[in-house]
Amino acid sequence: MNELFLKNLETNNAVNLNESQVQGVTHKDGPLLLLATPGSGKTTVLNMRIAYLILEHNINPKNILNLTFSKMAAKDMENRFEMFFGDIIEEKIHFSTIHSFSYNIVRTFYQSEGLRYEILENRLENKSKILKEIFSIYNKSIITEDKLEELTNNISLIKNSMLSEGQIASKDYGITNFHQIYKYYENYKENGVPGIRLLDFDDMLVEAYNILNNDKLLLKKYREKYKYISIDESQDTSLIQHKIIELISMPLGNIFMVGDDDQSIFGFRAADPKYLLDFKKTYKDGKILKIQENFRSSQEIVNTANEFIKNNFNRYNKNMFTRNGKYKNIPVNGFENEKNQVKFIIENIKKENESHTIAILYRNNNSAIDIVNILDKESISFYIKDTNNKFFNHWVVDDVLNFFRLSFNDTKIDIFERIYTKCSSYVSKNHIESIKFMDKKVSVFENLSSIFEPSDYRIKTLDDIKNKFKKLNNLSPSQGIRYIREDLKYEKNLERICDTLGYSMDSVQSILNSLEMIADECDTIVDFANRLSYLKKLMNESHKNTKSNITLSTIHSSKGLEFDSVYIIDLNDSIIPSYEAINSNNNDLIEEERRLFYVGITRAKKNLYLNWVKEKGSKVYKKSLFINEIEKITNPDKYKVNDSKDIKQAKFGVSERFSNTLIKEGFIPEIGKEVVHRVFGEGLVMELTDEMITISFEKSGIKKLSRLLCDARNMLWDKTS
Ligand SMILES: Nc1ncnc2c1ncn2[C@@H]1O[C@H](COP(=O)(O)OP(=O)(O)OP(=O)(O)O)[C@@H](O)[C@H]1O
Repeated sequence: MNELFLKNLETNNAVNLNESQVQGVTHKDGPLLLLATPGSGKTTVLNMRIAYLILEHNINPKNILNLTFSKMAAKDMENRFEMFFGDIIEEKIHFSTIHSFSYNIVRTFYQSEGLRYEILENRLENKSKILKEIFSIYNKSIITEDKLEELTNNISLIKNSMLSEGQIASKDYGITNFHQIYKYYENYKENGVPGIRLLDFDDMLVEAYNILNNDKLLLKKYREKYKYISIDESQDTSLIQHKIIELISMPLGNIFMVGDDDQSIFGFRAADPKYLLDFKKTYKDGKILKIQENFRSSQEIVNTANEFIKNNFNRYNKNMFTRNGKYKNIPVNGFENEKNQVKFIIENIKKENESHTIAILYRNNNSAIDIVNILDKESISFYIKDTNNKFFNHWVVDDVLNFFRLSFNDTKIDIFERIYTKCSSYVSKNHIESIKFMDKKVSVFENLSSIFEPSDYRIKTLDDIKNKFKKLNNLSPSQGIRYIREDLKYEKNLERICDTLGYSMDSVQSILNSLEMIADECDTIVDFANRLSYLKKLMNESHKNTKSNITLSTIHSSKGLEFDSVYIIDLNDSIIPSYEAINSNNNDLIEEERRLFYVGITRAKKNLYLNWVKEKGSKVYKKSLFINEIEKITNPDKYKVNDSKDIKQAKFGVSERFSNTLIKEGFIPEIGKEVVHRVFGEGLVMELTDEMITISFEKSGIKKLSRLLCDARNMLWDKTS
């Protein structure tokens, strides 16, 4: 029976499944976790298996619940299924996100109980608006866009990770009065609009979970309906989503979970590979099937990526391999600056075969700006996967334009009011207020000078700034930005602002660098402002260019995609791994960053270019420690002698300051050092703090031990001693 099905598959769809793919496709009952390495055809297997249930076992498609992570992925799955089986399976197979499935549960319940609810995001007074208001009630200030995002993410994390009240209360969220804001927000949704329960996106999950737990009849209905459940991209599923799936799938346990713990990159949305690692704890008779053959990439890429990801500890052990041929080595390019990096990529792209699909991938959306600027100048069309206008709407861009505006006309008090704290003018809000009623045709600097005593030091400063603004008016746009940054002391003031408001100075500087690059070929300030508006429009519209063979995307959004050539840019420490991960002392964050890098490199079929820059603006950057790890694999000779300690330390995100505490006389534990423990045997030191040492033991896994006890009992020593 199976053979006939598979033979038909082969003839009708030209798909020749390998042995483990066949095992996946023909799995019928019971829990199965299909652990798939990148490019191993997991989506293909998932689709074929649905067809197998329908065609071979006469399962009604209505009894199969197909879940995936995002709307886009659900649509893509539907299209792929239609392409393969559209002419033999009449019924449309529906793929849905876990959110929309949860919404279905909530709607059914509320309707049957005659209760009213509204989705907060659909209301005029939406989630952002409400949170902004609550923030200003508690903090008497306006929340910045970045902070609002942080606040929203934290609320989402709480729901998705199912944190208890105690856990919420004990955590510092880095937002002033977070706990009060959170409580107020939750209360507002319940009681703010009489007779209507307001639900935000994540409440949908919490409500669905609670409803299923409390309404046994409804739960029974769902269980009877969905006898088979398949979940794609399960590494991106949060705890509450896993719990909902678990509830529906019991007691039959016909759950087909497909995922790759090594591609779990949405920790900030509460996805955690831990849930996949716990599969057998949740589903006692669950089976794990690995599909590890990569059909996508060259041998060089597969072998390198396979070794690279083994630097992570929290993972299922897998061995990705390919029968594809060798193609090309993986070049690593370091550039003096961002400009040279962009130039190199564009020149290379021009030489590529026209039928090649090409991706330029980056960690941060802002990295796309320089590329877009040059691609447009070269009249090369491109497609952008995920645009956001954060760059063009950023306050730094506004500031720079305001500096220029004031240089045209220094009588504009409304403009000066927006930048007076950013150019070391030494005037206060009160001073500004007091000149608002003065002659509007007179320079703001002169009006300000007139309110001080003749001997006041500020008169000289104001005169100085006035002259600088005059000079600014005669400079070209790119010289002007440099002048604003240095001579008008904007950058110096930014440091203080970033410090107080919690912005990252690195990202602010990179915006200024991009502005300089855009300004480079503009003759006048008007040209520069027009160029900015034009680029904004271009980027907004480029998601329509789906036919272009060049894709620009963040690494996050490139998941699931493949290209002949992949250029990953800005591979620097502080970018990937992020500054937060490097300085966090938290190995989980570094591991997530490593997974992100892994997702990026496994998108390439033939050519993979790894690029980093030595300087951004005036700041020197280090190449990403992940590039070091890659070079260690591709060029082991270079690393034999000098197995740099700092690579290992950075790898685990732990600073050097802990490495001098003694455990055993003469023995200094270090990150990455091989050690022997009297009870647990051989292992590798992963983390060190003043009190604790975390070791990954060969036989007994990862353990966090007290340094004091190890020391007092002589439990630990260097393996080589
Ligand atoms: N048995 C097979 N023989 C040849 N090619 C295959 C086979 N199975 C899958 N492929 C091809 O391999 C490529 C990768 O497949 P797919 O996109 O399904 O992988 P994936 O596991 O979802 O990858 P990723 O996790 O990296 O997104 C696709 O081009 C697919 O057509």
